[in-house]
Amino acid sequence: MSKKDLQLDIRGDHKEVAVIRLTRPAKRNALSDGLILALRDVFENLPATVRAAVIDGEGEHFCAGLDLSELKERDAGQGLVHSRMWHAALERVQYGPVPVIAALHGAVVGGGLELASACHIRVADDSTFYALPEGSRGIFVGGGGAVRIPRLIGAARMTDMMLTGRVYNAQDGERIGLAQYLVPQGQAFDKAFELAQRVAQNAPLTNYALMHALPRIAEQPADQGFLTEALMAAIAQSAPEAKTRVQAFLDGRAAKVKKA
Ligand SMILES: COc1cc(/C=C/C(=O)SCCNC(=O)CCNC(=O)[C@H](O)C(C)(C)COP(=O)(O)OP(=O)(O)OC[C@H]2O[C@@H](n3cnc4c(N)ncnc43)[C@H](O)[C@@H]2OP(=O)(O)O)ccc1O
Repeated sequence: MSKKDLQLDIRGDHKEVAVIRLTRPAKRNALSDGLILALRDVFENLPATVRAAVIDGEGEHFCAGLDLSELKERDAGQGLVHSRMWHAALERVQYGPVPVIAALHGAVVGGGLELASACHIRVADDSTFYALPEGSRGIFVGGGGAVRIPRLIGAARMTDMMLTGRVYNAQDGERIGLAQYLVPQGQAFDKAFELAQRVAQNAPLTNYALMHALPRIAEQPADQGFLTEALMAAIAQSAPEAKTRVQAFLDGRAAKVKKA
């Protein structure tokens, strides 16, 4: 991978937002092995000041999925290793140090949708389209998409996408839960950055609990889920930062919740 295939930029007054950009526009940000490893490394080495991240893609498309030119030579053993490498990288995104907001535009396809689905919030612009062309390429998802995507849109919709090659446009993608925010073309990054700055102001422990406990609670039987929730609630509310923040509200020094 050329160093230029992934860029990291630390922004904000307190260097609190990491902007991570796929910069392989000539190949529609297709995920080469080098790019996947660089993604993993960047999430493992974020500066301590960073409290939230935005990931986007340079050029006309967010990401065209796996770099198909690298797939040709792989046997089954290498395929298994590759898939586990991709799992490790996307686990660093989902269970890394900070919440990650995907700014989507153009193609969000195959592995690109797997990457987006590992992020915590997805912002799409009007040009966005989503597809899983693995079926027609004779392959399968390999980055955890078989686990994460049905949890976003349901197994029936994912099955249809993979079997028929169905493409969802930006509006339908938002409707079925692939994105939480839909903005006019060209505005996804700005919206994602604004959200990242807001997320960065939360107590880090709250963000951490949300990222790490919530997906697990969703998978647990109710009695275990209630217990995990109670433990997280106990840890969070006993932290000094929670006491300071709650007192600020009680003293009238913190913002009220405003009607949308
Ligand atoms: C099996 O184990 C796995 C699997 C996986 C994950 C699998 C997947 O991601 S499958 C999906 C793969 N992606 C696709 O099938 C999409 C292919 N691309 C397109 O359909 C289009 O390029 C587009 C994204 C809609 C953009 O169209 P356009 O703007 O017209 O650009 P093009 O002219 O088509 O492309 C320009 C340039 O980029 C090259 N390119 C595009 N996509 C890819 C790609 N996915 N891989 C490699 N190269 C790509 C294209 O060939 C052109 O190159 P030139 O040299 O001709 O300029 C995960 C983990 C596992 O273990």
